[in-house]
Amino acid sequence: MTFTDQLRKDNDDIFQFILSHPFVEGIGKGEVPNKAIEHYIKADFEYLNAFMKIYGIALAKSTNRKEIAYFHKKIDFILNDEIHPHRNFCDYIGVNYEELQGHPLPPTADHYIKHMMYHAQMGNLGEILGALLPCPWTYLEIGRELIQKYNPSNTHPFYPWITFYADKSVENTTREMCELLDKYMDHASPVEQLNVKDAFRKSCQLELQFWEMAYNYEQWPSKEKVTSNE
Ligand SMILES: Cc1ncc(CN)c(N)n1
Repeated sequence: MTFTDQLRKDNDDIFQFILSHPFVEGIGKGEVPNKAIEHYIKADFEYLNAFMKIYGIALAKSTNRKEIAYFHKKIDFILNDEIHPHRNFCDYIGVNYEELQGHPLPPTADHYIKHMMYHAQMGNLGEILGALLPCPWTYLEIGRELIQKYNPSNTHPFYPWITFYADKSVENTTREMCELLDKYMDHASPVEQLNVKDAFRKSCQLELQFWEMAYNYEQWPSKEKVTSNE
């Protein structure tokens, strides 16, 4: 079993929680509250901005052209392709994409970004990959699961979102990232292995909490927020 196969196995509990989360199920059923989608897009636009910057740090820590090419290609993918699932959500709620950009981060998104940034700044390339990998991997599995469970037609409101994440390009991103990480782990010390495992699990847990954050409209506590349900 490869290192990343073992990671997947050890974190199956969190993957299953993600696949059965009401936001994710709602995408499959074609019914998600508008407010949850709006909250998700506001946070995810900033999350993906941070993700590209972390790819940039990973690129700076690359040791060969294969790795440089990978991170370069993936920044382009987020910039030019991953806007499509966001636009699908915006069309569904009838809100202009630009209106949902540049908003402050809710606690979970803030934590997730800082968690990845910590490993990017403090760790080696293996540790960065461990923190980044749950992002494409959990979405690939969500896309596949929703296709299998709901078999959406092209009239389904979230057909573009579901098919985007179930597509070959996200499969390739995940497979190539697994291969890079497995290669890196061939020479990792036991302490480095533990750090990667910890970074990966926390990112899986934060993926789950990110759905929860959007679904429950999570906000920082303040005088108004703790005294009202608005
Ligand atoms: C939080 C989060 N995780 C993963 C993805 C898929 N790249 C995303 N758009 N947002």
